[in-house]
Amino acid sequence: MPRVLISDKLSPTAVQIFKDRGVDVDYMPDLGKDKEKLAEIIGNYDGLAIRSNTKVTAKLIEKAGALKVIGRAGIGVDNVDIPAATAKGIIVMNTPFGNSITTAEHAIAMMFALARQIPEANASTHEGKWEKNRFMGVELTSKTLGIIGCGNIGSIVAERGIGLKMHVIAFDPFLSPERAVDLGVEKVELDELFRRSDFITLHTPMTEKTRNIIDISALLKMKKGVRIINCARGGLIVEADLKAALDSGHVAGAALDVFEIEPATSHLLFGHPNVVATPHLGASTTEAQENVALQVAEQMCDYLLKGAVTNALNMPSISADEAPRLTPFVKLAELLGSFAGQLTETGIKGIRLEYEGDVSRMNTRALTAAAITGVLRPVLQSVNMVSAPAVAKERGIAIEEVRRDSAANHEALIRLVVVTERQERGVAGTVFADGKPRIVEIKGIRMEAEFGPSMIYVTNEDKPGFIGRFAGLLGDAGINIATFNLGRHAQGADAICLVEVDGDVPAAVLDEVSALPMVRQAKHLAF
Ligand SMILES: NC(=O)C1=CN([C@@H]2O[C@H](COP(=O)(O)OP(=O)(O)OC[C@H]3O[C@@H](n4cnc5c(N)ncnc54)[C@H](O)[C@@H]3O)[C@@H](O)[C@H]2O)C=CC1
Ligand SMILES: O=C(O)CCC(=O)C(=O)O
Repeated sequence: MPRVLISDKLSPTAVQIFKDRGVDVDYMPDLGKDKEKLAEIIGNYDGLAIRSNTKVTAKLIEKAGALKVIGRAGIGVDNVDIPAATAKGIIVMNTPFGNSITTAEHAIAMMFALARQIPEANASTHEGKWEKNRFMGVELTSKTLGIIGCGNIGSIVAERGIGLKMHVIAFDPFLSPERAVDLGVEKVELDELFRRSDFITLHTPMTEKTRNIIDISALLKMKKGVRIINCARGGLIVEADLKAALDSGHVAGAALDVFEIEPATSHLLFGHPNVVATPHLGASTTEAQENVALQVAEQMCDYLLKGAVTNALNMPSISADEAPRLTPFVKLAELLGSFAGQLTETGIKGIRLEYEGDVSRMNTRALTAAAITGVLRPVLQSVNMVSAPAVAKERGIAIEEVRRDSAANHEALIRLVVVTERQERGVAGTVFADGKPRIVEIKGIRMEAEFGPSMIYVTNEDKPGFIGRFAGLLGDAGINIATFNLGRHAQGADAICLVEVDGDVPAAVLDEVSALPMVRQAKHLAF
């Protein structure tokens, strides 16, 4: 009988479902706070069900010899080291919609609390002070609400904001103009949002792009008297910068549900008269906790008892029969998507998948889902193979599949083309007999390259001297080249260079590469 550990507080519904379905379950709601004890016993379990208190680090995963699945009863998975779990073959699943309404409602409640100073007024009234003149609020009607991250939760906040007669503007690189129109929000750039908003609310995942998205330079671009709400993740705001802006009066108030370090039992913003704080309560309603507990328990049981995969962040939904043949192509599709996604900086209108040769007769639905996941993952941390096609549809990204019986130079080939307002960018790959995915074509230029964890992509003019200067720059920066791959349209024409390097590439080095006279674009890619 599989054994599951629940190490955070979950509704009793989850425990009951595990028991009813014949899974042995240990419920230890405070264990997430005790790293040592958790590390001691994790080796005994096939499944781990968590919320946000348990930090599933690479170190913990090292000790989890039998673990097959981690189930996050909630949305954000920034407390799980997904690459470490993937490397150990552990599936990570979440419940992407179960607490969205509840969290959006909390953001709206925080906005009202700020506008009318309800927590302060409540405390003062309980003290018997009756300070009627002290608490002068502001109306929400006709004010501009700026939403950063207009996904599931941000969209619900937008609908509620519109219902409150606010003018809603949104910054989200993946919000299509059509979706913005459907929602009734005005899609704007980030600086414009900062400049125009009376209230700003954050609803992005925590990624390398969103970390510190509100720092002192962002705060200074905002209107004097702006009010900020954060019910997403603490690290999105530089807390010391926010304190300075609150102290100076530039920011009139901040309502924070999340903090850079949690649990936050002491904090530089605690006690500030213009700060409303809650202890990561965004998802804490009876309804949301029932939803996520039920979903996570059912999903984990389905996987442990039947091998069925739902809402996995690191694993495609594939039946047992087709798995051996399909899996390397799923990996290829996701890597091609990730390659194109990392190179795409403007709104995506469409993604076209061309399946040629053997692969055209496989389960292309799973392959397309993997490819879309790869394209979206750089900005949508929680997207997975199940949700990716729906997310793309919702965002107005047209998905097209083309199948051809044979491939010109390979037995099987996948070509992924991303269509943006400005251009179409295609990348193609295959799987060789060794089972490894390879890139064989970029923007119509033939080449052959393996994917590596850290790569530099350069487009350049095919002129003498480029390779020497490029390699010299990397050498001078102490960056070791692992593989070096070149391709060009024709002598002296457009060329592409794809280099795998050991370790990271500092931005300054990329700037130097970009400044080489024959270089058009240089970008670091991580796989
Ligand atoms: N306080 C709480 O208890 C809860 C917090 N959350 C947090 O809320 C976050 C959002 O959740 P959902 O709306 O369900 O996720 P989602 O994935 O549906 O939406 C996130 C949106 O952020 C956008 N985005 C990504 N990078 C961006 C960037 N650099 N700038 C602007 N927008 C960007 C994406 O395009 C997407 O539309 C979660 O990742 C989680 O961290 C979620 C549930 C409860
Ligand atoms: O489980 C919780 O209380 C936190 C929920 C959350 O932050 C999430 O779902 O991302």
